[in-house]
Amino acid sequence: MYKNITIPQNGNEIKLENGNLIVPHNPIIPYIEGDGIGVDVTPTMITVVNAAVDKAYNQDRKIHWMEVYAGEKATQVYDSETWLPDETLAAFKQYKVGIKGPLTTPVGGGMRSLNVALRQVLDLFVCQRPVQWFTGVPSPVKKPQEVDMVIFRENSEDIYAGIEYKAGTEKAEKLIDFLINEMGVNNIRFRENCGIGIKPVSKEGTQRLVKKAIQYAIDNDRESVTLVHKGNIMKYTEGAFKEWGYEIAKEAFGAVTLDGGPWCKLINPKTGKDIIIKDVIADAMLQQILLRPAEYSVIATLNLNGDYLSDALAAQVGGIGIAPGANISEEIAIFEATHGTAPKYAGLNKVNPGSVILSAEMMLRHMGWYEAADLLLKGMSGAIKAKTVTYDFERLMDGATLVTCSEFGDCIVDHM
Ligand SMILES: NC(=O)C1=CN([C@@H]2O[C@H](COP(=O)(O)OP(=O)(O)OC[C@H]3O[C@@H](n4cnc5c(N)ncnc54)[C@H](OP(=O)(O)O)[C@@H]3O)[C@@H](O)[C@H]2O)C=CC1
Ligand SMILES: O=C(O)CCC(=O)C(=O)O
Ligand SMILES: [Mg+2]
Repeated sequence: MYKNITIPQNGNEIKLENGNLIVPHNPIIPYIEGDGIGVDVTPTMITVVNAAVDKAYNQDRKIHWMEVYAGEKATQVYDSETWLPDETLAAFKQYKVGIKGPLTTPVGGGMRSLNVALRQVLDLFVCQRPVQWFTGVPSPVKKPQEVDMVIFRENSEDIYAGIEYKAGTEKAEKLIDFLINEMGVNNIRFRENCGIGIKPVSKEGTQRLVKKAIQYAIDNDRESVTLVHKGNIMKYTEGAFKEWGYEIAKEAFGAVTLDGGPWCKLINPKTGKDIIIKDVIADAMLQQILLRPAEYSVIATLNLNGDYLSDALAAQVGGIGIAPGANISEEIAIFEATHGTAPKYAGLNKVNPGSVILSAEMMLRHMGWYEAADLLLKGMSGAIKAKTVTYDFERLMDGATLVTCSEFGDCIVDHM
């Protein structure tokens, strides 16, 4: 029984049977509104999704939205110390598919990031972020149509796991002492006033992520999977990610080494075509995506690289205002915008709701509701082609009409 979550009366649970989602025609979908611009983008997303579902299924299907709480709103509904209530986590576990707006990281001690905590506690180990250009979206690059990549970012490990100690604290001193005295470390340049962090990267964590990326390439007829790492410097973490990635491609998918390696290739069992598994060092990759984007398709990378890469790639196709994402485990999927809470725009009905709307499009596809997902995409493309856009696009487009966040949602519905 939930304390502050109201279960919609006429909805039913999405269930998981033998690894398959069983989606009723009246699913209950838990959602977190989100802090900052969450109040603007999330209600707009709900309006747009409801319209797409109505139009696609002529009222035969309906999502029953169930608000669950996290972030600042949770501190109002529960108490001032409760940022991520247990029952929010329980609801995502029970209902399997959910969506969230952005969350502010609480100031002060305790939880480092609510978003990261949600991913870690529910072990949502894949962060999937597709990056694709919509005709007409203003872009700083000459050929944005060549950008069509899907990032698989490892979501539970790396320096992002948050194991770090503040300079001058007893714990930082203790760890530095241990490294110097027990491990023979002699290259901590200034040991006084030195903060210190730990970067866990495991074989299991790497291989479950890379497997998902390769499986995606197989299911979606993609020509390559690129492992992005900084393994030339961080050999036993990022370098190991690369090695374990190639290893699982061979062990689980029968990939064979090409021309002495390390690249390898497998045959897509669904299409008979080759899928190349390759790797690129992370800094070079940030250049490659600008200069030769057509050469990259599916990307598998570590947590921090994936964070950087997803915002950089988003910028090439219109910015984080329109870049969607999902956090996925074997059982649960929580879809979320890639942007943050943009506090200076909060409550102004101004920002682009595209990111969370396209995250909902991913959610509809995950549920098997392809017709509604297609309508949503059609509406988004139509609104952009008609140049009825929010401030972020309007300031870069000639002859565009500036609309508010909610009006942009209405324009999407008009173009479905
Ligand atoms: N998954 C999550 O919930 C995430 C949460 N965060 C959190 O968000 C807070 C703020 O982070 P910050 O670094 O400022 O990053 P934000 O993504 O919140 O904002 C940075 C800039 O991106 C642009 N932007 C963001 N969202 C939109 C949108 N929907 N439409 C149009 N433009 C947009 C704006 O640019 P401009 O000013 O040019 O208009 C904005 O100033 C922090 O507490 C951070 O921890 C950050 C990232 C992800
Ligand atoms: O949780 C945060 O505050 C930032 C997360 C982030 O930037 C991301 O997931 O892309
Ligand atoms: Mg980010």
